[in-house]
Amino acid sequence: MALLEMKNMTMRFGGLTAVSDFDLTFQGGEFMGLIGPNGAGKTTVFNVASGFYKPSQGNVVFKGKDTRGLKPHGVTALGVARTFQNIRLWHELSVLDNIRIAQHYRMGYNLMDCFLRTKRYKRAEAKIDSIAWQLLEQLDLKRYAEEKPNNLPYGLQRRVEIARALSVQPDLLLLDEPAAGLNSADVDGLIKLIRWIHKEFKLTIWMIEHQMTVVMSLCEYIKVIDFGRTIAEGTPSEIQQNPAVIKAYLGDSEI
Ligand SMILES: Nc1ncnc2c1ncn2[C@@H]1O[C@H](COP(=O)(O)OP(=O)(O)OP(=O)(O)O)[C@@H](O)[C@H]1O
Repeated sequence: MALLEMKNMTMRFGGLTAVSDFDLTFQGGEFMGLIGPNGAGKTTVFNVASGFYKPSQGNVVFKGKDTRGLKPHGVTALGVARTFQNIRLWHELSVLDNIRIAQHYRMGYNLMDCFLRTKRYKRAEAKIDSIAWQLLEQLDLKRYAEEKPNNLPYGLQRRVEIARALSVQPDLLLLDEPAAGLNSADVDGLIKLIRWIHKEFKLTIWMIEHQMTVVMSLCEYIKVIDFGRTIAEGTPSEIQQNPAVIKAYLGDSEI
């Protein structure tokens, strides 16, 4: 069974077709890139894959389950986690609590358990704590556990966001422009971190990214969309030489 299958996925917003007939299959373990010029429909594809949007047409099946009727937390519970183009952390909470709170969907206790501090509550909380601390350790964030994300440099905030996504122990991690806003030293660190995560957590990673050094050094396979349509797919070197891709990025005059 495929991990994720999108077939003929189309997403319209009123009269605007943001994505047309998008197809994709993950068997598991891949590192795939999704690129294209601004407004091509990349984030829309991620929003459909993660349950933020219900597609206007087509199928989206994750681990054999149709996810089209699910809310984002339902899709997360199945094993899809994501980060956002503009970092979305809870800035009034500590780094540790940002990572703890992301796991709430699987706490498995109710308000009464919480009120009475039942065994079930204590067991679930201990597990959440242990996952959060382990990730802080693995992603070298332990010393910032009690900090508010706002007080951290942007590169570390990205790292916290990735730790939070990993805390739900996903099978598929969607990274939406992880290098956006980072300086070149941070970008080098990010490339190493993401490569390590892919190997260590044995995840399938799907990444949108505008910085070609990041895309070309991490992705095994790349899909390119323009005006919502898939215009090319292939390995990084195939994509770099593809005339349709060059045209989409540079326009006719530059070829
Ligand atoms: N919720 C929405 N309502 C209306 N239009 C939308 C919505 N979300 C996206 N769009 C439109 O769909 C198109 C694709 O947008 P999308 O954000 O998916 O592109 P993108 O490839 O991720 O762009 P970028 O690289 O600039 O982030 C754009 O024309 C955008 O304005």
